[in-house]
Amino acid sequence: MTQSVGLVGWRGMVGSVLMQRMLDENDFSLFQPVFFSTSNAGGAAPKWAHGAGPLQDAYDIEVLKTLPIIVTAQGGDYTSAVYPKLRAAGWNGLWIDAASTLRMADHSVIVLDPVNRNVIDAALKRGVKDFVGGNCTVSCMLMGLAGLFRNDLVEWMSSMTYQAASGGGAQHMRELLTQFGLLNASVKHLLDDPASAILEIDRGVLATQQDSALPTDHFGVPLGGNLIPWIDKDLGNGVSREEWKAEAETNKILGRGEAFGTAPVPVDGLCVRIGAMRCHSQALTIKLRRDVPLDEISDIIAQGSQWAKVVPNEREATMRELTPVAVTGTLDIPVGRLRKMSMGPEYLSAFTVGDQLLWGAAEPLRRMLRIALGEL
Ligand SMILES: NC(=O)C1=CN([C@@H]2O[C@H](COP(=O)(O)OP(=O)(O)OC[C@H]3O[C@@H](n4cnc5c(N)ncnc54)[C@H](OP(=O)(O)O)[C@@H]3O)[C@@H](O)[C@H]2O)C=CC1
Ligand SMILES: N[C@@H](CC(=O)OP(=O)(O)O)C(=O)O
Repeated sequence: MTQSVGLVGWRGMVGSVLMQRMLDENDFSLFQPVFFSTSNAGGAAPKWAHGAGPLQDAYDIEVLKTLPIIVTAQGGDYTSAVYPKLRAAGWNGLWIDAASTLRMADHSVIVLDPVNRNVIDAALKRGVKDFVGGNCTVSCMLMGLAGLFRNDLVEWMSSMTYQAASGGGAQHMRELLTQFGLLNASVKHLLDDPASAILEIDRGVLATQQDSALPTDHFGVPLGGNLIPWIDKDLGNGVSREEWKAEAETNKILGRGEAFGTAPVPVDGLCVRIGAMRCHSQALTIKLRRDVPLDEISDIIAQGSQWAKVVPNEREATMRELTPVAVTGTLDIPVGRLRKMSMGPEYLSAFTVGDQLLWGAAEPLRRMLRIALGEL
């Protein structure tokens, strides 16, 4: 008999990408889905889920308790509200979650199986029940650089990120596009006139960006034609929470650091929001433990996972293959701009791009469910 799996958050942005991937990979043939809702209990299950019963109340602990596995992309508030009650009620099932709430808990594992299948398998063996997807920037970076970490070549790393609007959620993507539209409209008459002065266009755009009527409810300031060098909470020590995650989560995913009795790999940098739609990019400075020739480094990265793709460090290839537009909607993680830096032969420069809704959010959860079902 196929197991039942509870699905919470399936119609949100991450949840929709997750459902699409599950459909693409025929995952629904492996389990009986039970769909939940926080807003529409009793409503109809999604049309494509043939034979699924009505939506269950996502806050009903008694119903949730009946499921051996729950997958949630509903968000951190939901996890905070429901997870403790469910465990307190004696539920002993597997909790697979996209939210950051439980990521650093002692009882959880951050899942990214092409990188840390050994950590996941060991955890399952010792009875760990909580499996959480990693931060999108961290997961995409590790999917690109898995080979370097597996060969223990990274002494430390600095990452400068270029994070897409989707990291904030669907409303943030809409706001960005609305801003772009308004900026364009405000100078359209000048753009249409080839003889108009570019500085007049520039002044017009700036006036619109600085106009309090421009919608900025979600980002707080304009993102269209701008950037925001702060993501997530202010930790009060000059570090943003997004920046803090880089070292904390990278090491936990790799099974390194104090909790594992080893020295952590230092990872630090600046996280910046830019006006891309759903791909996070990062410029990396990597201090290698030793001088490794560049062709060997390329091979190690390319062999790190089937999704890591080395892009030749040439202008044409870079412009064609190493951009958010080229990567969006694919599972590929291109790694390019590979070269030794002027600081010395152990200093490696790299640039990588990943779809933050795929490897950054949905894909690790989908694969964790397959692992739990014994199908991966
Ligand atoms: N956004 C991202 O890039 C990443 C997000 N995550 C995590 O995933 C979680 C979910 O994020 P995200 O998918 O962006 O959240 P969304 O806001 O898109 O969806 C969350 C929930 O909002 C409800 N909802 C209300 N109105 C709508 C609507 N019009 N359309 C769809 N859903 C609606 C749905 O719940 P219901 O059906 O019950 O009403 C849905 O499950 C968060 O915890 C986040 O931390 C993790 C990695 C990356
Ligand atoms: N904070 C990420 C998105 C995200 O949801 O991250 P996390 O899952 O670590 O909260 C971003 O804004 O790009």
